[in-house]
Amino acid sequence: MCPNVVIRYGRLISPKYGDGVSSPTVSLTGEELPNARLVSLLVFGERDVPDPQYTLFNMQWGQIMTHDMSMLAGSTQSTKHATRCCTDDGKLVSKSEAHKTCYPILIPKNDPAFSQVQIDCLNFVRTLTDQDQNCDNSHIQAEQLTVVTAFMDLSLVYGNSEQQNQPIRAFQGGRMVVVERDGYEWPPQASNATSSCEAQTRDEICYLTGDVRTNQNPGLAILQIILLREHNRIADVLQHLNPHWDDELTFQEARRINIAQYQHISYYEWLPIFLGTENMLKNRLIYKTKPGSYVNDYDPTIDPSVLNSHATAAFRYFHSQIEGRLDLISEIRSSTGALRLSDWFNRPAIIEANDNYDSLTRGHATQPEELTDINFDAEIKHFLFRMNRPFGQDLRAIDIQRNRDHGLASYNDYREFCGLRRAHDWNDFLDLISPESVAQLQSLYSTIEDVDLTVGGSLEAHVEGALAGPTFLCILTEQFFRTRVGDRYFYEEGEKDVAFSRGQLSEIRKASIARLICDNSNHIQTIQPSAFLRVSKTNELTSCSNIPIVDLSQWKDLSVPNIQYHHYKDYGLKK
Ligand code: HEM
Repeated sequence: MCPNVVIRYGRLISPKYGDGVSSPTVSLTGEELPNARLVSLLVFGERDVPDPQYTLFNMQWGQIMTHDMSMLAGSTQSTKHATRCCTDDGKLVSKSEAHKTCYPILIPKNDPAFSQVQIDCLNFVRTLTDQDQNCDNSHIQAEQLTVVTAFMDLSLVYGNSEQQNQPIRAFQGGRMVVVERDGYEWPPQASNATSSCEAQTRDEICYLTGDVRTNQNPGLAILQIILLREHNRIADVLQHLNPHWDDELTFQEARRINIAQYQHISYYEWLPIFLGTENMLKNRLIYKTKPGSYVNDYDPTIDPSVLNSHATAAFRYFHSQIEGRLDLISEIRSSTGALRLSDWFNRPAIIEANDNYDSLTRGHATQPEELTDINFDAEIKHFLFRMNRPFGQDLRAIDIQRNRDHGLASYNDYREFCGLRRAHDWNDFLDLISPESVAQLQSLYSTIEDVDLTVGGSLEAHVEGALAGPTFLCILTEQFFRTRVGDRYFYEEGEKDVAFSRGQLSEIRKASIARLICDNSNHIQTIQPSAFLRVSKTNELTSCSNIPIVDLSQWKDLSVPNIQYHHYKDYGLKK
């Protein structure tokens, strides 16, 4: 048995560990693979290319979904890891002294950033696996563990267990705990602000939510606040409609509605941008339905685990969309300033300063995200979690190193798995990858079989109508099929024990990111109807009163006790 709330990632193709069991992948030649930072520098650019269509909220919603679905075990994410593979001044800790989970990223000579400050080593700690923990040992090859529920169940808002939920639930009126400042509601204070955040004192703002990554960047924290406020907004309306409901019923129903709206926005408003509407329809990820009709596609034989290739490679491609400059935008949509992302990692207090909560929200709905391409913003390529230092970490190098840590099968293996032609020489990659990129790969890797999935998949030309090439699109499509079909509580399901009424379902289908923003900002009055899309002639700013509302009167006096709620124990946390 693994410890509580821990589950293995799923696999599409068996891992390719260096030793066949658990050590990081090496080249077919037996040598080390090319240095991850070098690959990040030479294969991926850092040009700032604004996306012509999509807003920064498009990127930010993706991080929310990611955090809902997986979190690698043993990682501290943005805060300093207790395991030191490099000294604080960036020197390698000797093998004999280093912990066995150390797998540091070494800095190549003449590095454009880190050489300036004599940093030779970036800390990197391996993900814990079933072999490190007391899990059953039926698996011969190590499998990494994830510590959040795989389902899209807003675990980042509610936590992953009763134990995590208890301190953030108010147990009154069905509400979640909030603290009031300046007349607005904010998440409660984390008890360990100086370790969870870059806080100097315990009183400095540092949020406690269902997910420890909440404070990582301002856009993320804002969406966490929006989803938290949405829960309480729904709970208040339900209490008003049904004063006889107790706290438990109100809480469970508000949570169910919040999750349903979020699933609807994710599948019908957000995922089509990434996976393409036609592709989603064809693969039964979404349906053309009448407003109140159900989709009964739950399949208990489908494993809803998060695929290692999805979380460690494919979904991380969208790190390319991150923008290093966060615009502050007024109600008339003029700029009032901007924040540098690396100044505000893990420092959420900035959100509550001045009018920033609204200004940053408008900014995310107005400014473009970075184009989804081979460029990764310098703020995450050299300055990730910089804190007060001149340089920080490199997220692209981390992604590549993590691919090897998890022993993912090669890009070529996944091409074949996804029904593409298996490459036999470098030229065979030219069907999907540009000649310049193939030349770069050839100069770095010893053989075509060595090219990491994270690297090869990120270089492919996109499938028309989607934001990824065919290999990543195949993995992402498989994941989001499993995520819905493997979830008995998916909001479109019509099974009587779990279903919304038809009237309720047709209301849920009116949910939108624009409505969430209108209802949960401090005083935003206008928004474009599709807030993942930039303002345009076909998506003009309009009054919030014109954005469709999910009418909760459908929940009045409902005989809810027949409904089975999705409790933590149902979350399929396989032991
Ligand atoms: C400012 C925005 C973001 C920052 C700073 C950020 C940073 C990070 C960091 C530090 C990790 C852990 C890396 C590791 O140790 O292996 C991570 C993991 C990950 N990120 Fe991001 N990320 C951002 C946005 C996104 C977006 C937009 C997506 C996708 C749409 C995404 C997808 C992922 C995934 C799938 C993982 C792995 C999750 C797991 O299983 O643990 N991230 N990110």
